[in-house]
Amino acid sequence: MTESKSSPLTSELYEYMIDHNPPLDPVQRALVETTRSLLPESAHLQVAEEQAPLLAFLVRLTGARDILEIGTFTGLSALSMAQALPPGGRLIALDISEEWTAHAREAWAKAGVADRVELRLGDGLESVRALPAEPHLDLVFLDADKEHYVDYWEEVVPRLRPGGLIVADNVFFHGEVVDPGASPAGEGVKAFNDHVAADRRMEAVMLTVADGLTLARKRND
Ligand SMILES: C[S@@+](CC[C@H](N)C(=O)[O-])C[C@H]1O[C@@H](n2cnc3c(N)ncnc32)[C@H](O)[C@@H]1O
Repeated sequence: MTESKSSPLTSELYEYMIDHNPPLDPVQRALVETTRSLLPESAHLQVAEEQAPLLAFLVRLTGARDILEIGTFTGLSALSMAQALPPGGRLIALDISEEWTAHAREAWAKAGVADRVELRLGDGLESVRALPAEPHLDLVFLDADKEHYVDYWEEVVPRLRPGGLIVADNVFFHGEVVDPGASPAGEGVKAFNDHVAADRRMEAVMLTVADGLTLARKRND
């Protein structure tokens, strides 16, 4: 068995990491707090706090101008990526819940990025299939229904520009990916991880960020 060199993430170490990352801005912080107070049952769906600056970093690093987000919830990940877009850049956000994304719309407006974000409500897979078929996306953040991660991947890869990036969240699915009795969502993520690892069109690395995060670049060679 390969030995891990990862330091166990104690609460103290986690706080230390948060303290040494770019802090959430006031709109982002308020969104985290509103989500926790108004939606206590569902707040766990929100991306981890450290993922907001990471996503912004990836947008700036790649210079992404055309971003697709699949799974928006109350809008923290989209907010963070939209704030990092260059002038003229845009983000299409997909979700099925009008109720949850109402909070997202409010936060985007408060942060002054509503003009660069387009929310499309409905089934995510149908919405992706309705996008132009040719390569036009620079970055895709995949964070919706886990049972369909492989289907999303298959729709998104051909629409990604060469060199484009897919960021997939929850690739550990709370540890279920190594559990023989995984839930349907856990099985969906397991199938996704195997699918990604075998896909020669992409170069992918799986990282121990929050609940597991895969970064995959479309080969241009
Ligand atoms: C983990 S949350 C997304 C968290 C979000 N990225 C954030 O920053 O807080 C997953 C989202 O996927 C959405 N979702 C679930 N099934 C969906 C579907 N079939 N089509 C589109 N969205 C879906 C849910 O409504 C939920 O808001």
